Amino acid sequence: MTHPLEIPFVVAIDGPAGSGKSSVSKAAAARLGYGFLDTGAAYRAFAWHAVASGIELDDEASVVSLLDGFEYRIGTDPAGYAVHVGDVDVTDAIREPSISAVVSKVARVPEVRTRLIEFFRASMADEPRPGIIVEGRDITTVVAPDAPARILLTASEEVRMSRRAAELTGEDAAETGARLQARDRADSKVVDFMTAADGVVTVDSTDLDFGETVDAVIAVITDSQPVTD
Ligand SMILES: Nc1ncnc2c1ncn2[C@@H]1O[C@H](COP(=O)(O)OP(=O)(O)O)[C@@H](O)[C@H]1O
Ligand SMILES: Nc1ccn([C@@H]2O[C@H](COP(=O)(O)OP(=O)(O)O)[C@@H](O)[C@H]2O)c(=O)n1
Repeated sequence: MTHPLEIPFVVAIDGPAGSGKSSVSKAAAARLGYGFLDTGAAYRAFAWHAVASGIELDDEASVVSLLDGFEYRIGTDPAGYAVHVGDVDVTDAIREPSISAVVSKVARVPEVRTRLIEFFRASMADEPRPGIIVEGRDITTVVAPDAPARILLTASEEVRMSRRAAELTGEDAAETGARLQARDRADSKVVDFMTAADGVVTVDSTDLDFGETVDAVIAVITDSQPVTD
């Protein structure tokens, strides 16, 4: 891997499911010429790997035993990135509702979090672009608490559920909403992504359209950058 000469400017973004983290971060990164790291994709890919291995997902020891054989790769180009586990392209498979339904079970295991956080920090350090937007649930608090720009992206539960339901055609909206609520509940037992930690700026997109939300996120990033003459 080539190493950049300068440390990239890190933007940390957290928030609940459907708040717009990945779509807004991608658009902001593309506009700023930054890289983009979707950390949820790693938890989803590890869940995919665990399901493919046929282990009992409630058995923590079995889940941990899969970590050493987990060969994970993801790009940081906001214009498009593939997700691989070994030689298998899992970019689409990890978005399936069957993976969303079980991802929290593996994400709550401390050894899994420790291993994936090491991967995220290495990806941040290796980013060749001048900055990188990293989004997830614990980026502002655990993965990159010293990042110069840290944002909590929120939206009301009703708006988040309707945005997610609109994406999943063929799915029952009420069922999609109930599953999203259940996943947020399970995830929030592990990390708090509903309240902004000290120094974290909240962007509430409930009453903003997509473009306005991207502008609001870019404004926070720009305000956090050192002033140069
Ligand atoms: N401010 C917004 N207004 C309208 N739609 C939005 C807004 N932000 C995100 N969306 C849409 O909501 C859906 C969920 O966003 P996504 O980025 O997948 O959320 P997350 O990564 O937080 O789960 C996407 O279809 C996205 O285009
Ligand atoms: N930093 C992160 C990111 C995701 N996750 C886990 O990974 C799952 C999928 O994350 P995601 O960001 O793809 O989820 P969506 O909000 O996009 O649906 C979450 O439900 C969490 O269980 C986590 O624990 N920590």
